[in-house]
Amino acid sequence: MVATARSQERLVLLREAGLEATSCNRCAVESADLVFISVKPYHFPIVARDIGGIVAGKPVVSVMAGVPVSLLQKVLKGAEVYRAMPNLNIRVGRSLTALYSPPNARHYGLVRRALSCFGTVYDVPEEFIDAWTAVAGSGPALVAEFLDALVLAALAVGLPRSIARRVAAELLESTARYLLENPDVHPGVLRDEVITPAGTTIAAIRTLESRGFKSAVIDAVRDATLRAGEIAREIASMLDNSLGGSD
Ligand SMILES: NC(=O)C1=CN([C@@H]2O[C@H](COP(=O)(O)OP(=O)(O)OC[C@H]3O[C@@H](n4cnc5c(N)ncnc54)[C@H](O)[C@@H]3O)[C@@H](O)[C@H]2O)C=CC1
Ligand SMILES: O=C(O)[C@@H]1CCC=N1
Repeated sequence: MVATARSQERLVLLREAGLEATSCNRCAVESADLVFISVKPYHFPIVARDIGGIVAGKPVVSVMAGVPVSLLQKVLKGAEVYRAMPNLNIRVGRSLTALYSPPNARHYGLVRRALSCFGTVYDVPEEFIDAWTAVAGSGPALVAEFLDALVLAALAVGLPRSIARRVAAELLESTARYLLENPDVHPGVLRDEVITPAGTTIAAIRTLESRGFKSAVIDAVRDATLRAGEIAREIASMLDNSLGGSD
């Protein structure tokens, strides 16, 4: 496996992780059977200039948020272009990865096997990738925000710092595990099971409702999805400028 990066610092890190590393995208792609593009979207025009002409016939998987296959195909001439959207839980082997494959994908098995090394792969149409990006790609950050809020809340009501963080993380994990093991139980049913009339839980739920908690989450995910569309337009314009709108 050959990884590329621009900075010396990153190249050193990649080598320390046991990978062959080079700053030459072209060299890495020339000898590759499978190519992953995992730069930030606004770095893609530079990568496209490096490899756009030498990827014909190769499977190329982009994990870049927002950038659609139509745009990728335009500049990665003749490549079999896939889009994948993993998430940071890849670090514990539990990425939730969306995979869009082109029609009649010849390298589908290879691509799916590679992505399966990092977690669960879901085949989805491309029209769902931006929404997936907002929910599952950005999701670890949203969950981390909630967890952080819960830790602060625990400290505010006097739980010791030494256990607040662990309790918050285990709470999220155990609640999620119950719902995963019991797919017929709607989260609203679980919530109602916890609530004692005139008890503590309803006091908390009432505050969340009055502050628009659910509405904020829904709007946040919608905004992330819309942002993916904006990124697509920004990258299209960058490619038009840097490659002269080549077809
Ligand atoms: N961070 C996340 O949780 C997720 C990120 N993504 C997508 O993955 C992509 C990368 O994101 P991160 O890993 O967070 O960014 P990052 O900045 O950590 O990694 C990007 C890497 O690209 C390298 N790079 C930049 N320009 C290059 C060039 N011209 N040639 C070769 N290498 C170059 C950099 O050295 C760096 O190692 C983005 O497009 C993002 O949308 C997708 C899912 C989750
Ligand atoms: O924030 C981003 O744009 C990327 C895509 C999903 C997670 N990180």
